[in-house]
Amino acid sequence: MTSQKLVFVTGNKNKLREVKAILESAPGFTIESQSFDIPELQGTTQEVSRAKCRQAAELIGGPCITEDTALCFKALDDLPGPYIKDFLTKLGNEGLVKLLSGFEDKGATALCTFAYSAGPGTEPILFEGRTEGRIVPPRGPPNFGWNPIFEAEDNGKTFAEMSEDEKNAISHRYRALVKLRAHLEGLSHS
Ligand SMILES: O=P(O)(O)OP(=O)(O)OP(=O)(O)OC[C@H]1O[C@@H](n2cnc3c(O)ncnc32)[C@H](O)[C@@H]1O
Ligand SMILES: [Mg+2]
Repeated sequence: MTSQKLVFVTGNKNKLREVKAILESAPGFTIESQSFDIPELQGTTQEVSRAKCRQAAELIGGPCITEDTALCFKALDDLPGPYIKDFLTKLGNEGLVKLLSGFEDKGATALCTFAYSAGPGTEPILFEGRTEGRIVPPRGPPNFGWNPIFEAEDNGKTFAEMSEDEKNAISHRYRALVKLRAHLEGLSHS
């Protein structure tokens, strides 16, 4: 079976590693990456994702995928959401935990949105995946972003306490990629 080559436009090496591990574990796809940190507009997670993918398709002049990760705190009406990168850069994981200290509800959703564009000028299609959990004082190695403070409902571990395989079996990214893969497999058979 020939494999379909996908261009993933991202500036994040950890994301790229997880996407390759999930998608290339079964035959069908190989991932090629283009490293660009695309400017992100403000808006809903869907608006941010669509705009990022449109720009990526223009930039590389062909089909591509982009990915956007949001971390939504229930007590804060889903903020920081798509702005998590700035919050994490400025406050760190300890600061994010403190942000919720005045609230009883520590519930959070990790939301991953993949966007697929067939090429410049075509409207991106979105695929969302969610993992439910809560924000806890850091546990596990600081291996990727907010991994140490996100405890998944699925197994009570923080993402940082999980092996890569464990995380990739329940993560927001995995759940979005299952949908993206189904869509792309449908395209290649039609
Ligand atoms: O180039 P792109 O693909 O946009 O990569 P990015 O690092 O800028 O990523 P985002 O804009 O989606 O911002 C998401 C933030 O959340 C972090 N992050 C993303 N996925 C994560 C995961 O699975 N676990 C922990 N932190 C994650 C990431 O390091 C960023 O600080
Ligand atoms: Mg980004």
